[in-house]
Amino acid sequence: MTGRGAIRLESLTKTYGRTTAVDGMDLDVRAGEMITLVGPSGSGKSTVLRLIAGLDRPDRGRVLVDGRDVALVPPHRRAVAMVFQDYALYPHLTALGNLTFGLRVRRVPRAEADRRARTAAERLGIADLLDRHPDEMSGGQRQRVALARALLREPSVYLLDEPLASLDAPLRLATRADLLALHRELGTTTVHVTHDQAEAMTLGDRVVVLDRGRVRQVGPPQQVYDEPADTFVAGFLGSPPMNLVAGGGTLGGRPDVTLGVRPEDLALDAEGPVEATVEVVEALGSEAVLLTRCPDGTRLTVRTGPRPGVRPGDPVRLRPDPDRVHRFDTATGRRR
Ligand SMILES: Nc1ncnc2c1ncn2[C@@H]1O[C@H](COP(=O)(O)OP(=O)(O)OP(=O)(O)O)[C@@H](O)[C@H]1O
Repeated sequence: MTGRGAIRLESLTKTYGRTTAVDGMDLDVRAGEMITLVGPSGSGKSTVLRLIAGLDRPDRGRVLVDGRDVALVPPHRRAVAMVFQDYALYPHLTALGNLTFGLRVRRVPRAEADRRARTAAERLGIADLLDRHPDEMSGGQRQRVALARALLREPSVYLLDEPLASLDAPLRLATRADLLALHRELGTTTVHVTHDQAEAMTLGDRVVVLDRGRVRQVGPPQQVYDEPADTFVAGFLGSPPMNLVAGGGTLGGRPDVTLGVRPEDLALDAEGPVEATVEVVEALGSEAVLLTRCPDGTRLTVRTGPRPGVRPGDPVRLRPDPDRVHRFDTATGRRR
């Protein structure tokens, strides 16, 4: 299955009225790759998917699939399956009806369509729900039907727009694992949008960080996390976000340099060089997050083990891991 579904976006631009949703975007998605788009609300993630699917037309630039410009290919002729957060199932059809509808339209004989639908349903753990209508299923079950339906299209490219967003935490985790396993098995190119930090880190070979319709950084998630290209990416990927101290301030450093240190790279250490007072302790069970304030007013977030043994009002000293202090140009925000 590999070798199909390479996507190239060239200077892709889409405006809605005065809003530039996608602003001259260049991106190469390799055949068989799973890539994740992240970025703040309104940064253009869904629009990119809609442009690839052909649901919207670009104002400028091109979408190439396997080297072919698809501008003149209508959505239903593109070998693309899109899954939305809101499922878009036919309410009057059972799960089986929803799964076989597209196959029947393509004149696959009924017995064959049923067989393929059951195989897809088994793979997603919904085989016992095939007689139910969408309003007789939970959100998670509906989402699985939508994923199974996408599976049946056997596309060259999957476009997934926050497919897990409406699931509760345990189901989200389970479905995330299912998606990864499916992708490993099928090797179909997948472009996936998420708001979820854990999904951004785990559900893709590479992550693309978008800001106002532009690509800020592309790379393997751990690499982007470890070496953010600028303060925007540094502040976006990671939760809680990286501490960024302009002008070095309490962390030392020169005025033209902004220093960054992630909460997990700041340790409580009685001998540490940074003085602070604890303002808030968030005990999260498996870890704790301390919100602290330095004498000059700088706020630093610290991630510790589950029982840090400090309370609001306590003075503490902090030690940044010297190998993990990031340096950015204060004027441009770019990594130095
Ligand atoms: N049909 C439309 N008409 C007008 N403006 C639109 C339309 N679709 C998107 N936009 C605007 O384009 C920009 C990008 O929207 P898009 O939905 O692609 O962002 P997003 O990153 O997917 O956001 P979110 O994370 O909130 O889903 C936003 O400013 C949005 O308001």
